[in-house]
Amino acid sequence: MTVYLPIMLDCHGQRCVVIGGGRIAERKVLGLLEAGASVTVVSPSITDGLAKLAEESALTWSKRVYAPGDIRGAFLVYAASNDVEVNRKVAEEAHAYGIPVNVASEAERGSFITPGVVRRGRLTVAVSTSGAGPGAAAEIRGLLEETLGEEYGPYLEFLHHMRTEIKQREESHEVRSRLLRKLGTLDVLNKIRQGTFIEWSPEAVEAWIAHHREE
Ligand SMILES: C[C@@]1(CC(=O)O)c2cc3[nH]c(cc4nc(cc5[nH]c(cc(n2)[C@H]1CCC(=O)O)[C@@](C)(CC(=O)O)[C@@H]5CCC(=O)O)C(CC(=O)O)=C4CCC(=O)O)c(CCC(=O)O)c3CC(=O)O
Ligand SMILES: NC(=O)C1=CN([C@@H]2O[C@H](COP(=O)(O)OP(=O)(O)OC[C@H]3O[C@@H](n4cnc5c(N)ncnc54)[C@H](O)[C@@H]3O)[C@@H](O)[C@H]2O)C=CC1
Repeated sequence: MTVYLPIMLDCHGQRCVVIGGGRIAERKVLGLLEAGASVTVVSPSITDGLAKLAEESALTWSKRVYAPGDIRGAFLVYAASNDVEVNRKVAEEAHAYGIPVNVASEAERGSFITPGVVRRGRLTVAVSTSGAGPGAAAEIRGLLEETLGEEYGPYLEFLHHMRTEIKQREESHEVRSRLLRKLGTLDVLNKIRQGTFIEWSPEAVEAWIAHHREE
């Protein structure tokens, strides 16, 4: 069994190439665009959804079959055509260039697989069954979507803001680490859930930091 390493990859502005333009390619492209990647699709035909994105210049469409060299210099590659042989060639080329590649038809020929994803603002939860049951991964993703409410979005905005303020103000490692740990004990998530959370003013942030600095 392959034990995959989960990582969070910054793809912003990176050229990512998707070979194929069907339903599966579209799913991979939407994930890439959400992560801010610069997407090129190589495929003689594409779905209506992808065509709309191409019209809006949200992606680049090379309207032709895959040719060697298409993926040169890419950050990530997705082999998502319905031709197994083509996907194999794409994978071989990517391996030769040392580019990470996802193979939709035969996961084991690629170097990474795509998880199901739940997002709540800055929170990302990724679900993988290591390829054992993609449908099960989708189901588990659905369960998590029911469990993880929208309150995580504003909660993580709050944490991000507070952590940034603390890191900017506090030079001392000891004080910083005390304040950051203290932050984790606040009952903010529940308050947001119950609708009783009131946004902290700059003065309230200042006062909280001053109060807990010397503890
Ligand atoms: C290995 C992997 C490679 C990769 O694509 O990266 C892969 C491979 C294959 N999927 C197949 C089938 C289906 N895949 C889905 C759905 C999803 N598949 C996704 C990922 C992955 N699919 C990777 C492993 C993920 C993991 O488990 O860790 C998700 C999570 C993410 C995404 O695609 O963005 C997304 C859910 C998104 C969501 O809703 O959350 C459904 C259900 C549906 O379409 O609704 C079915 C039909 C039901 C079933 O078969 O279970 C087939 C058979 C194809 C054939 O018939 O030939 C293969 C080929 C093979 O098994 O080798
Ligand atoms: N990973 C996953 O979640 C799943 C993967 N699959 C696999 O993904 C493959 C694609 O599935 P769909 O998108 O539903 O197929 P599809 O038939 O809707 O689309 C295939 C696309 O590949 C393009 N294509 C064909 N030959 C090409 C070439 N030489 N160069 C570039 N593009 C080419 C076609 O123009 C078309 O846009 C399936 O054959 C299956 O093996 C299927 C279901 C789920």
